[in-house]
Amino acid sequence: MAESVQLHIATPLLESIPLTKRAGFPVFVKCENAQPSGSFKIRGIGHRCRKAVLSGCKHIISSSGGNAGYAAAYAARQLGVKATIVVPETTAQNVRNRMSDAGAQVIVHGKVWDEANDRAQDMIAKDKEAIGIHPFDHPDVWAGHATLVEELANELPQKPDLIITSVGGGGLLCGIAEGLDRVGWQDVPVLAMETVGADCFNKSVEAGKSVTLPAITSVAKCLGALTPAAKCMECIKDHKIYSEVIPDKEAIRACLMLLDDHCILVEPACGAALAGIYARVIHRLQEEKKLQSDLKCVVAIVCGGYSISLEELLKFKKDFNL
Ligand SMILES: COC[C@H](NCc1c(COP(=O)(O)O)cnc(C)c1O)C(=O)O
Repeated sequence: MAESVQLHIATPLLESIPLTKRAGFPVFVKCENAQPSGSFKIRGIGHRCRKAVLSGCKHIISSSGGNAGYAAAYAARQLGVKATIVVPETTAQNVRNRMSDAGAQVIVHGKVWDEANDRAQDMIAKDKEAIGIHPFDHPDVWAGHATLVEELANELPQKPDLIITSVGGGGLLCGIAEGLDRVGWQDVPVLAMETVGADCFNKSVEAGKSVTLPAITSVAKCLGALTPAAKCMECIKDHKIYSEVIPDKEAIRACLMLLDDHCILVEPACGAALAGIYARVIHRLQEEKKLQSDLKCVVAIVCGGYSISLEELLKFKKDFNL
C-alpha cells in the first residue's frame, strides 16, 4: 500500500492568456495549487514520507511554517501512520485546523519556523519509531519536487527560457535544479523570488555564503526560514539563478492580480513568485541585459498554499492601499 498510494498529482499547465498579455511574452502557469495538499509541497514531502514509512517509520514528526506540515499530515493519513506537526505561532489557524482534520497532532511552539523545528528535533530524538520530515532541507524532498520539472518536459511546447519560483528555505529551488539536471535543461535559468524580510537566499547570494536573518518581518510567513538550505549555495554554481527581492506590497498585488486573471486564490509566499511578472522584475532584468529580450516560453510556478483566506487578502489589500 505505501509503495503505490498516490500522494501528488501531475498538475495542470496552462498557457496564461492574461499573463501573456500583461508580460508581452508567452507565460505558462504550473498550477501546484491543485495538488491534494494545496501546494507543491506534497511532491517532496510525500516522497520523503513514503520512503520513511517503507523503511519502517510509524510516526512522522514534521516542523513547518504551514504547507509542508499539512503535506506531511496528508501524506501520513494516506500512508496510514501517525503524524505530529510542530508549527510556529505565525502559522494560520485555518492551516492548523486542516492538519488536525487530516488526523495529525498539532503543536504550536516558537515565534518562527526555526524555533518550531528545534522543538520537533527534541521530539524526534526521544521517539525511536519517529522520523523527522524537514520542510525543505533533505535530498528526498528535492527529489520529489523535481517531478514538477519532469512534467514540464512532457507538457511544454518547447524548452523554457525561464522558470519562476519563490524561495523560503530553498527546497523547491533545489528540486527545480535537480529536475533541470534530470531532463537535460541545465542551461534553463531560474528566477528565485523572495520578499523583503524573508530573503535569506538573496542575502546569502549577495554574501557568497549562507546567511541567517535576524527575524522574519515579511507577511509571506510561509517563506519564513531564517537560513536557506546549504544545497542552495551549490545550485547557484551549476545553474543560472537570478535572485530577486520584492516588497510585501508587490506580493499582495500579485495575489490580487492572479485572483482577477485566473480566479485562483494564493498566499503571499506564492504571490512573490508571480510578482516576477506582475511587478515586471523580468522586464527590468531584460532592460539590464541580464535576460534575453525575445522570451518565448516562461513558466511561473503557482506554488499554492493554504495560509490565506479571501478575508485576509482583502485586509492586506486595505493595509497596503491596493
Ligand atoms: C517556513 O515555511 C517553509 C515551508 N513553506 C515554503 C513555501 C514556499 C517556499 O518553499 P521552500 O523554498 O521553503 O522549499 C513557497 N510557497 C509556499 C506556499 C510555501 O509554503 C513550510 O510550509 O513549512
